[in-house]
Amino acid sequence: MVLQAIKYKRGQLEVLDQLRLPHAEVYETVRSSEDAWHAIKEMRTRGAPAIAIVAALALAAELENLSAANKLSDKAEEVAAFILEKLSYLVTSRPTAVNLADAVTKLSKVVENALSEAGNGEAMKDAYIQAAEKMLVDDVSDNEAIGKYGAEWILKNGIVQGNSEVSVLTHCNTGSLATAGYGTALGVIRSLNAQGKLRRAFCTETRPYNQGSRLTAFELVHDKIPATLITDSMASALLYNRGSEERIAAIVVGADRVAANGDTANKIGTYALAISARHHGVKFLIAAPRTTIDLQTKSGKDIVIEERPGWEVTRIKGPRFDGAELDPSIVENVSIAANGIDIWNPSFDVTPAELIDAIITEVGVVEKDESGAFNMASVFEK
Ligand SMILES: CSC[C@@H](O)[C@@H](O)C(=O)COP(=O)(O)O
Repeated sequence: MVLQAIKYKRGQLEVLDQLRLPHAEVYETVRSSEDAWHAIKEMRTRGAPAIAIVAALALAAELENLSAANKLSDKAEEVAAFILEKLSYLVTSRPTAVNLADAVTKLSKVVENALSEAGNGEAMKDAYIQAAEKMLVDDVSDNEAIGKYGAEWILKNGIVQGNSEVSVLTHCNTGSLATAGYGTALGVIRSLNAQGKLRRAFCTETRPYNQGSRLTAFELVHDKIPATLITDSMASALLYNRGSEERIAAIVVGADRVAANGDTANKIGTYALAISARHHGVKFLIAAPRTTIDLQTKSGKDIVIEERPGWEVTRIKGPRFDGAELDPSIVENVSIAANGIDIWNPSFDVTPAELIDAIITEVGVVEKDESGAFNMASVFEK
């Protein structure tokens, strides 16, 4: 069965509660923009592309249900104002991943353009819903293209082992759970595996929220992809070349915002991986759809980094263990730090473009030009 973070049919949206994974697979119904805002903020749903799509579809479901209950205004202008207000609210849920802001900008334009054509509230609602639903469909096909381009690039430029297979390291969760399906960096791993070219995927635990051990490991096991979990602190030891032992062909990660110069904000710990990759002569790749590229942000210095609550660092979540059996229905937050210690919990870091070898998008791979710079605008010319 295909793993789905988002289940949608017109008027009905459900998201897989990622706080309860991997111990329980529970879907939560999202009925309104307010429900979506909380699900995103509290990270029950997460991942840069997924939060944009959940926000867009939550409002679509809300509009459809208001219409079914005869509570939608019949004036196009009033429905447009309602949609624009909800979009401005939804964008405040998480600041770093630009996909959410990008979706809000695009959907606001759809609504503004529809004002001249939509004769009534119902037509305005339909214009919005069609655009939101298209985002869900496009994300999956974009990810499949990213997977194909990324796999090709790694097989050509990465460290390929004797039997023409590659091992790849990834960070955080960029798979079906972080997107509408297939995944970005994890899509590259899926594509390598489908071609019989993946020797092994390694995934980091991704402290403090553990997207790697809870979510990526869950996806890799679910899809029967050969994989090994390491703690974040083991990555450099893995990259260190010990002769005949495991060689990592490349590190491939996702992104939450790629600035115009290629500087990339991604899950905390990405920057350390990029430094280690450069030191060990291992290629370092970003895999992200064009919705993650923000030409308005000139460099990484301008990216706002979300800081999350300290308890995400001091506590770890897991099912109750009575010494014999796990009870997945009772999830506890266990303290793993000394009470009273101050905490810094930035959710993302910025990897300078200098440390990135290539950026994989759905329209192809962006590599540096002769001057050593990425021309990110080029992906919008295709
Ligand atoms: C494909 S999403 C980009 C990821 O690499 C990653 O940073 C991410 O999933 C976002 O983090 P999260 O804080 O879990 O929402």
